Amino acid sequence: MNAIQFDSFGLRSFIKEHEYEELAPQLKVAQTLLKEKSGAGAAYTDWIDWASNFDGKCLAKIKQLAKKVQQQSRVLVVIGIGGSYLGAKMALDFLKSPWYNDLADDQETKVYFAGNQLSAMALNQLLQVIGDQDFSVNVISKSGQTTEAALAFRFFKDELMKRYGQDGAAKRIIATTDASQGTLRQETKAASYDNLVVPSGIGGRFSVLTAVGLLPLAVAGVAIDELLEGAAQAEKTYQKESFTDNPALQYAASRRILYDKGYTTEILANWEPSLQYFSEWWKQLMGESEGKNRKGIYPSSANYSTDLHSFGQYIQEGRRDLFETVVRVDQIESDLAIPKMVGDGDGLAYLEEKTLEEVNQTAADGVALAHIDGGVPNMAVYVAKQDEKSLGELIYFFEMAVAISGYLFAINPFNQPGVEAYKTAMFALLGKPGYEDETEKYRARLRHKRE
Ligand SMILES: O=P(O)(O)OC[C@H]1O[C@H](O)[C@H](O)[C@@H](O)[C@@H]1O
Repeated sequence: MNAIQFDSFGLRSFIKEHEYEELAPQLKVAQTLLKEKSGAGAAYTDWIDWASNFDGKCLAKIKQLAKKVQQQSRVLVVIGIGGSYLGAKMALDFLKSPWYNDLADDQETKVYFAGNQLSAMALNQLLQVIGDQDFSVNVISKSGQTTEAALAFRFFKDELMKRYGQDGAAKRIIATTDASQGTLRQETKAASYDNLVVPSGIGGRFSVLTAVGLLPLAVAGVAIDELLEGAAQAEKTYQKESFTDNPALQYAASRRILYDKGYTTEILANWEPSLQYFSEWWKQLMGESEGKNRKGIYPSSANYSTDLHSFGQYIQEGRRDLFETVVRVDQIESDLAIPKMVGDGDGLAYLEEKTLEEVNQTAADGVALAHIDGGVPNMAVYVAKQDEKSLGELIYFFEMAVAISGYLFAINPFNQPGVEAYKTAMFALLGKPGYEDETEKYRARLRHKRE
């Protein structure tokens, strides 16, 4: 049984049946390119059958290292950015809680994330939060040379060395990186760090179900076997050729038809704060995969009902180039009966027979209808519950959909050439060796910036 259901009820007034039929031949081509590994970027499609073929030795090593961290430290600092950060963060929030670290008892190891920006203040504050608690570090970088991660690693390595000496520090570091390339792999070999491999055939944003996401999650006590099992089962559903039996195809096709009608921004919405980072993970997945050659749907997100009191006005009545995909959870872990009171001083007596979750679900239904009436096409992805199997399936659903979507756009969904532009400018301005020719040009452009 599938843990997720795709509901396109809110598209009825925006897409006609024949439009799906007209897109069918292109969908077939996209599926074939993926299946036969003959499309652009095919070298990065190992995620397609990854979970069902997961290497038992690698799984055992992840569990063994997780145990070592749990025994050694009260805190694990996970250093990484983009695909080397967002998957573990979203899964931790989704499966445990955004308050996981506050709720952790003495037996549990807290998990903090670093190296996902360049803020000195944030780094200082994290060091303050860690205080004198014992900590280990999992530095994650596929390329092994991303500036944000490498710099944060330097700070935490320095702190580890001060506390535990050079050898003691090395015993508290786990490096997750490419098997042979990059400076992090070289350092790992030289210093004999414990290490795990980021598979070369899986890009960062598709890597949550590799050692990249699995080690931090195992340290937090997540059942990583079940996460993989959910994704392995999902392979069967979302690789199906039949449009009616494959919701990932339906979602990909709907997005594409909407885009052609001028709906160029997608809002991934949720009704649970523990799904906020799911949207952040999804934004990288969609944005880096589709946004190239001056094409692609702009990925944005909304957290309800919070944002209804913020930019909800825009969604209801602003420019009509938006569509909405709402991730909804069918069965939440803990509901609350609304407290009964004498009288009706706060005007809420009419809700006394309901639970808070019923109010939340009803609000979600109401908002969907209001947005449809306001001209915002609406899709929903219902998740059975926030458990490992469901999340494994949800991850695979979106990965498959964006891969299909990329081929519908006739772009390579698995590269990200545009990300280099900011790096070139930053490295030139910082005076990195090798960028000498560019340094003066960039500095000259900034000279009059504040005049
Ligand atoms: O894992 P890393 O090599 O450090 O890369 C981290 C991230 O940064 C890059 O700039 C890419 O655009 C992302 O796709 C990647 O996930």
